[in-house]
Amino acid sequence: MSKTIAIIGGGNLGLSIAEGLTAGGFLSPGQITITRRNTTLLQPYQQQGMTITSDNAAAAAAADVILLAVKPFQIREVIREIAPSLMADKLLISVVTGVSTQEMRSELLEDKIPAIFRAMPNTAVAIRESMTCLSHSKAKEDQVNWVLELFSQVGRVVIIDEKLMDAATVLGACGTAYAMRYIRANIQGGIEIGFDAKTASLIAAQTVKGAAELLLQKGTHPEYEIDKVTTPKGCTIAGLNEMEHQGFSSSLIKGISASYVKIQADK
Ligand SMILES: NC(=O)C1=CN([C@@H]2O[C@H](COP(=O)(O)OP(=O)(O)OC[C@H]3O[C@@H](n4cnc5c(N)ncnc54)[C@H](O)[C@@H]3O)[C@@H](O)[C@H]2O)C=CC1
Ligand SMILES: O=C(O)[C@@H]1CCC=N1
Repeated sequence: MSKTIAIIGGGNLGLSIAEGLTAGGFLSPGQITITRRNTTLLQPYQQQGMTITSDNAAAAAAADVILLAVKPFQIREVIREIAPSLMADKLLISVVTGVSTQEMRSELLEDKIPAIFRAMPNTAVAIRESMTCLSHSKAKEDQVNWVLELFSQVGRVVIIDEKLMDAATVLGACGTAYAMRYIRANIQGGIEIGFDAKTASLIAAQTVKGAAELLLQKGTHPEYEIDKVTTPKGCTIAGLNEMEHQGFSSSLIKGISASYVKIQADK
């Protein structure tokens, strides 16, 4: 069934999702409304046929699906603004970090509570290669299927329990930044052993992409793939062991835990 969607908060993530949905043909530009307080920056999207407005309540009233993509400190004000426009048969999807379904529900009017989804994509949504973790509350099967279909337009999707949503934020969304640091360190090392920056960047990024694809396409365990690279007494195991002596895996695990603790502390 074809639905209209209002993206409340046309920033990095909101605009990337709008682009991904139209690029894949899942929605036509005419089915999408994007809001932002200053709509000047949304002009290119209007030229593509999307509706742009600063009126959140009107956008929410006119749409079947409302996707909240504002910063965490802005969500309560926005929910209060759109609450009268919601209906029980609409879908509310939030990509906002750290704000629970329960908190959203408490801002809504008792007789107008829609099915609520939380989604945690990452910035690779811009090239339709996101990993999106999804949870839902009181949604019907056809609504779940529609939202699954929506996020599969911009990458891979997995349904998780809402209590894992903070963990999903760390592993799936912050994870993009961790991966970038890993690649950057490879580039720095690559330059030290002789490559120019451009060549080192290409080699580092494509090597990481290939390694990830091996796991995704073959479903193997990383250590199984590592065994294939490590010749006894060879250079790979020498490098890997030195990395571990320096705390490589431990530093990543501690970093992931620190991000998680920070989300909990900010609540
Ligand atoms: N950047 C990331 O990797 C990820 C971010 N998130 C979450 O997604 C949300 C959005 O993140 P970004 O797109 O990076 O932020 P952003 O700051 O780029 O976008 C937020 C947009 O909302 C607009 N806005 C603010 N108040 C508004 C209002 N009252 N009405 C309409 N629009 C309003 C802002 O002008 C801005 O364009 C955040 O809650 C973030 O935690 C989730 C997953 C990944
Ligand atoms: O660091 C942050 O606040 C957000 C959460 C997910 C990605 N970035």
